[in-house]
Amino acid sequence: MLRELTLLQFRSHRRSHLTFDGRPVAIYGPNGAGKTNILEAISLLSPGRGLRRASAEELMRRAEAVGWKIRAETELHEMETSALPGASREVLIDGKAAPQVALGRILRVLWLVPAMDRLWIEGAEGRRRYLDRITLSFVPAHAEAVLAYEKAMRERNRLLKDQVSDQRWYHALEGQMAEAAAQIAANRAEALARITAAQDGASTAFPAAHLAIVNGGPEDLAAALAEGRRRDMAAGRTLEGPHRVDLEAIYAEKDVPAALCSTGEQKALLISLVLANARALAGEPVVVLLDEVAAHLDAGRRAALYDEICTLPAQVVMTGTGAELYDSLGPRGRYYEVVEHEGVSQVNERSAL
Ligand SMILES: Nc1ncnc2c1ncn2[C@@H]1O[C@H](COP(=O)(O)OP(=O)(O)OP(=O)(O)O)[C@@H](O)[C@H]1O
Repeated sequence: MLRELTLLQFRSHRRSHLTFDGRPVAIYGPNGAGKTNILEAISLLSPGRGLRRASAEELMRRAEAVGWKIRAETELHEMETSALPGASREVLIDGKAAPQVALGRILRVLWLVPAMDRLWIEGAEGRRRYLDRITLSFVPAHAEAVLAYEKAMRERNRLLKDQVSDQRWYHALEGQMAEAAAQIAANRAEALARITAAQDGASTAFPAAHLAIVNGGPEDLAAALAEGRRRDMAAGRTLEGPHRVDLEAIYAEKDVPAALCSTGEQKALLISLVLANARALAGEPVVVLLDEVAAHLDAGRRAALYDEICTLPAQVVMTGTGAELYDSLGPRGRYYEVVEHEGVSQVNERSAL
């Protein structure tokens, strides 16, 4: 469980400190105060670029531009991630340099942010990224399989672009890609199966969404890649493989694809999925970040959400503009108010509302 979080020179925060216990944390304050920046800092306690996919440079407080640091403590570990100007992000775990992927073994960070509202209607890339984030939460080693696949694919793409015709060069790379792809497919399938299982029979106010992989790619990727070399050379890149799959969600009760659902229904499906993801990870240290979710729900659904997060086997940290959004959470929650003063976010704990 996350116990302490410190943001140093991170976006609008000069030095902000939050502590956590088992209660859901509700962060409130006006637009632009720096609430989402706190969630973003927590999201960087997992591998990747966090919930805004920002570069290390963008995260640096603009006024000082001295680099940024996030420190966090769980019951068992100290984690630190930081970047100096012009440098990439670094990770320390218990004081020792570690690769980013090691973060995924300490905390499983899940999130739902307003940018995901269009997940089902925009391009497949966002859905693939979402699929891999879900998968990573169940199988931290998924990051290594994806990195291995991408490395081999980049090399193959270079050969294709350079119009290298010696077929022997391709063979070894395609073998490596096929091996990593099999692992990626198995990890993704496991993640979807566990989410489905967590939705079946759960008593929840949010509608079940059944996820399925679309365009899963050929059974024998090595053979398909060997066969597709001429086509891929014309395109200058690899056109088949796990980097091309798509993810579909079906509103189970209505048997309608999420892309055809109303805006409110799509939001409800995403809430349902993030809650199922957290339930399926029971026993692991899970943090769920909900950015501006409460504001889009009517009072009844908001109360239902709070009831669910209070029994979720995960820590929940959420944001919203007004304290009144949390009326039905009451003393079950822990509250932080964020305000901006002369360009700096100030974070203060408030007693139960
Ligand atoms: N690198 C940076 N340096 C300094 N300030 C930054 C940086 N990046 C973002 N900000 C500031 O952070 C603020 C936005 O913070 P954040 O997105 O956390 O707001 P919020 O409280 O979630 O607001 P809303 O309710 O509108 O979503 C803006 O005022 C923005 O100018």
